[in-house]
Amino acid sequence: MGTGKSTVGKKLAERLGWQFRDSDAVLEEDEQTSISALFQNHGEAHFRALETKTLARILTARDQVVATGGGAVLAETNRNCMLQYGFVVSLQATAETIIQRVSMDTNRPLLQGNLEERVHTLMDQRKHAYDFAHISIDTTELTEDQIADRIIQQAGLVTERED
Ligand SMILES: Nc1ncnc2c1ncn2[C@@H]1O[C@H](COP(=O)(O)OP(=O)(O)O)[C@@H](O)[C@H]1O
Ligand SMILES: O=C(O)C1=C[C@@H](OP(=O)(O)O)[C@@H](O)[C@H](O)C1
Ligand SMILES: [Mg+2]
Repeated sequence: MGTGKSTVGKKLAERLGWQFRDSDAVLEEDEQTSISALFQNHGEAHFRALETKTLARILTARDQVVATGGGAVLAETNRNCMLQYGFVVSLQATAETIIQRVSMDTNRPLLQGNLEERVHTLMDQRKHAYDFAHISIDTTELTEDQIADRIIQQAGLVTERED
């Protein structure tokens, strides 16, 4: 959460001329509700089941950038699916940076209550959850464009001509 998956993913897709899909947005569209309403009305387990179904459906397409929610990696099925169909990029940031980036957005259900405490707890619980990714980028000191550049470079991707 707050490492820039959704914003950088969109930017990266534009640079590549690929489709962009955010699994949270796809899920919200399919269910005609918001992530926070899903958590509130049906609980996290229900959201996770829908998240797995959504990822299995969208990850098979080619020439696309998919931003997942930060907790998608907790399920082995999701990790396997991501590795099978994609080049997996983990975006990281310090707790302080994440807190600063998400502080204006009160809609993230797992960050309700004491924000500082929640971010530290989740980061602690998920310390090694992203180790499976092909590459990992610390976004703390980078702009969204610099992050997209690094992904393009490290994944050996070719951008669309800009002339
Ligand atoms: N590299 C960055 N530098 C500064 N702000 C950023 C950066 N990446 C993302 N943000 C901002 O942080 C917030 C959370 O980004 P978002 O893409 O929603 O993260 P995620 O999808 O990983 O939760 C947004 O307001 C976004 O504009
Ligand atoms: O980390 C998580 O468990 C979650 C992250 C969110 O996505 P972002 O990482 O895009 O904020 C969203 O999927 C949901 O609120 C749960
Ligand atoms: Mg997101």
